[in-house]
Amino acid sequence: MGFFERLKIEASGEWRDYTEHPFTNGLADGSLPEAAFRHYLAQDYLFLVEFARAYALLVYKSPKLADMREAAAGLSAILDVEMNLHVKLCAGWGLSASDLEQTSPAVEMLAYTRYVLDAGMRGDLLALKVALAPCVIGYAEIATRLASHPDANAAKNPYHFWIAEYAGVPYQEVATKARAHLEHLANLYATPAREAELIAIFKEATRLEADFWEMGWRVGQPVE
Ligand SMILES: Cc1ncc(CO)c(N)n1
Repeated sequence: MGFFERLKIEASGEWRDYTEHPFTNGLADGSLPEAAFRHYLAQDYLFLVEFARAYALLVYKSPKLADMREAAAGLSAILDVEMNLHVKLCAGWGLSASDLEQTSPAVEMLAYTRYVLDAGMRGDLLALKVALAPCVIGYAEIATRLASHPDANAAKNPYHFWIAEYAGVPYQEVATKARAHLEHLANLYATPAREAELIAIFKEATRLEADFWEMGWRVGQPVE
């Protein structure tokens, strides 16, 4: 079994809470309240800026030039591809670049991005890759599941562009590459003595991803 599969099994409860969060099901059938999505989208812009910073840290943490090139390609993919798509998507929802820049950071966004950056600063390249795995590989897995929902591509589903972006070939390729690089690093550096540390990082990052959905989800729920 691959390293990523093992991590998912060790964190199966957290993984399920993240990948099957009600927010994701609301995207698939289009029932997610618009306010929930808009809140999520603005925070996700701030997330992507910090995510790019984490990729810059991957460059710094790379022991070998080949790892550095891989990380630098990931950084460009975020800055030049995912970020542009995100800004376009936001524009479609009436959120301009300056609206996004003026959004104040939510604690869930801060908690998650600070956790990933801290795991990378105190740890090595593998620790940082493990902290990033739920984001990169998780979104690819979630979007693939959502895309198979009968309502996912319906013109009336307001979230079909979002699903198509993450289920589409360019993003899936980024995730496949990230996963292969993670397996390569695990073969080199995941000694049995480090297993508990790496599992703990994966579980925590996965839990914080679920909290990120929950942050958006709460905004769409009626006040009791
Ligand atoms: C919170 C979050 N996790 C992962 C991704 C995928 O890049 C994203 N855009 N946002």
